[in-house]
Amino acid sequence: MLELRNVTKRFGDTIAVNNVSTNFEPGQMVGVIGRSGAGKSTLLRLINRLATADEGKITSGEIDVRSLSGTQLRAWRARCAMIFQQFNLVNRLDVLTNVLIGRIGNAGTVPVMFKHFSATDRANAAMALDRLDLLSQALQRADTLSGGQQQRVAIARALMQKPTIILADEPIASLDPRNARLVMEALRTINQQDKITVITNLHTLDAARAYCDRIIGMAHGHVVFDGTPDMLTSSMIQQIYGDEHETAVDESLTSTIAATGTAGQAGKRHLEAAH
Ligand SMILES: Nc1ncnc2c1ncn2[C@@H]1O[C@H](COP(=O)(O)OP(=O)(O)OP(=O)(O)O)[C@@H](O)[C@H]1O
Repeated sequence: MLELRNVTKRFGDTIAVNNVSTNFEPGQMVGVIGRSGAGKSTLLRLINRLATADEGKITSGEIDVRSLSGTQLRAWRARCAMIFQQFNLVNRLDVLTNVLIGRIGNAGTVPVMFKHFSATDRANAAMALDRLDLLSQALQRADTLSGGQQQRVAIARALMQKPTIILADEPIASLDPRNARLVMEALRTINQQDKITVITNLHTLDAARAYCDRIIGMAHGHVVFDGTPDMLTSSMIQQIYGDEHETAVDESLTSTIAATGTAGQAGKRHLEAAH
């Protein structure tokens, strides 16, 4: 179990994450919601140590995340694969090589630089792409793919790290509704089939409601809501998204994912069949 105890992170006078305590049980799919600047990205970055907490404790079993360095820190980052809004693929490399880059944490940088991958790694990368319905694009340059396809390549790359946790920082913020659905369904299917904990920041309430078992609402660095989607009442939504000038939050403004369509279901079925 991943545990955060009284975790605080400051940037100058800004308290990005303010005295947050929470636990993440293995295998949960958790959506983190809140206004821009609420502290969602910082929370994820503290977990995989792209940022270091100023105060508090982050632990996973015996691992004290704040005190990790060197090889142990690299191993922890491999365990907590990160997915970003802008995909972070190497555009000029083909899709398969981009997925194999996920092995850096385990294989080291040199074999990856010279594209010296084992047959097992190549087979695993091809299988990961097949699960994400992208095998036929394996030899294309990454920048020839659509945004949604690139994000699914990023998920395949994350799977190569054999993570126990996937941290997704606004994974669908740059995508149209159809691609957003495919990406969220891919994350959900991997969460359910592989029992990988998924913690994902989401701008949209409907995505959090549709795909997550648990929703954490942040405001001004604090956790102001932590519960199941059905516990998210309109007064809670107001507390998470509202500010002192607003009387009511228009929930439709926090929505980009339209009603589930056939394309999304097809993507999910493919993932399930390929597993
Ligand atoms: N590297 C940094 N340097 C200075 N301030 C930062 C840094 N990272 C975050 N902040 C500040 O910390 C606060 C929380 O930022 P964070 O990015 O975690 O919020 P967020 O909820 O993820 O917002 P968004 O949805 O816009 O990404 C903001 O006020 C932000 O300006």
